[in-house]
Amino acid sequence: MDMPLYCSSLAARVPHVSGDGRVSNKLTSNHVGSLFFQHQNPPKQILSLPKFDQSCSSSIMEDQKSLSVASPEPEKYYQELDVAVRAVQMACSLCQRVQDSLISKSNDQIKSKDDNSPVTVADWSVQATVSWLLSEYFGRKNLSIVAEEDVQKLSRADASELLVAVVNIVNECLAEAPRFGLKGPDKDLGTSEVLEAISHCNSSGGPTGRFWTLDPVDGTLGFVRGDQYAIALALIEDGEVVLGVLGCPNYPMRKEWLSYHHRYHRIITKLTPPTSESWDKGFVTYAMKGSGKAWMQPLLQSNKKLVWPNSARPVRVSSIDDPGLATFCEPVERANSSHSFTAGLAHTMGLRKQPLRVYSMVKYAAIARGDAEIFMKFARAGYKEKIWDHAAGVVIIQEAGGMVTDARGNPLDFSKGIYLEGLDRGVIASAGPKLHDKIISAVDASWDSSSL
Ligand SMILES: Nc1ncnc2c1ncn2[C@@H]1O[C@H](COP(=O)(O)O)[C@@H](OP(=O)(O)O)[C@H]1O
Ligand SMILES: [Mg+2]
Repeated sequence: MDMPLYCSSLAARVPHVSGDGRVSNKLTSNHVGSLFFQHQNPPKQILSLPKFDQSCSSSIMEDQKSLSVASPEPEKYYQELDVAVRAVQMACSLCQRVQDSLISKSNDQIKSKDDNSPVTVADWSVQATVSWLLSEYFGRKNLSIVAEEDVQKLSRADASELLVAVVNIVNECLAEAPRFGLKGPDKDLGTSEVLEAISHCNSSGGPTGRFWTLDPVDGTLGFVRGDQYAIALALIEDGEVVLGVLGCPNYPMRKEWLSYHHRYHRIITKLTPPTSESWDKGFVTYAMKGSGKAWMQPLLQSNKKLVWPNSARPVRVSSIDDPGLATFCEPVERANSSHSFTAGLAHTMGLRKQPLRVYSMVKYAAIARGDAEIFMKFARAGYKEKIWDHAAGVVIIQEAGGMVTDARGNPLDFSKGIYLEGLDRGVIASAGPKLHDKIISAVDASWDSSSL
């Protein structure tokens, strides 16, 4: 049976980051070596290498054998992947708590962005938490993060209550870091540290070097409506997505439930409580470029400790290539993608099933794990897609055996800053080349007569 790429305990090997951003090691008996990490700006940093758990060693070696065929340096991102998966697990836990309280309470934790889309305390809390963790593990000085939320609104005088809520939630979440195999702060973070962690995510990406991209709560509308949303974290190096991690806390236990509003799942879950090992709902899916594999692990149950690989199993795209049997998914909001255009494409291609309308990058996860075969997004003319809305999903689908391109068949370009510059017409993901070609031909045939 396949096993995930590696297993390790990170809690004992956290690097200490001093005020000026330099990283030094706090060695413990669990350390067996050192690893050089090259960041955007040399000098090289030295971090400690995990001591691998003996029980995992044979599967690691097997995986490394298969990896070495596909990728020249598969081990290069192990530590980044390990920290990223654990951080996204923590973020899922944070979001679940906030969403539960949002649903049971009122709207007082919801603020409006200038564009009127709701943004919640969860966005800032996740961004602060993930940013803080990445800084601790990889050093603040060389850490570059492109993320959705900016700190200005949260720093304003009229947002003081919101800021208090964010600081409390971040500290509650980080206090649980050891449960996820990570090291939290020695004492609670203060307001300025939380604001600093959020504002550190101010990179604008680009073609060279290494940066992370984070969508702390993708599908904010789904989140505030108690429905699907995702936490998306990816690592981009020299313009290529090399790691993707996607947390999907509300992903249902049965794929057909994806099309129902999540409140039905909540009722069903209450009637059939999850067992500790069940894949009741929610998971974190992840992939490393060139590995030829994508994985998913269940969300950590409350009061459990994350023991790697946390029941992870591989995911693979669907083998369906007959459009008559395929399911396509698209955004719920018609403002985000033209439902009438995709209905025309579906007709042309012979897609017979009803579209699966789901908020957020959960759609990418659905393709990667074979619950749907096609994802299409055709935004209105002039809308520029952002890298954090796609990066993690793209690498996960590709490593699970699927394809993601623009609607002309070109790869998405993550090297041009925060936007997917040059994206032609729309975004298409599919389970394989046969379906993919059919979509592109259908788009070609109907584009000129469309209003897009
Ligand atoms: N007018 C528009 N057209 C296309 N996409 C849009 C849009 N306005 C917002 N979006 C993006 O669509 C994402 C939601 O995706 P979906 O529609 O698939 O649920 C939003 O992510 P956030 O919710 O993180 O802001 C946002 O980035
Ligand atoms: Mg988003």
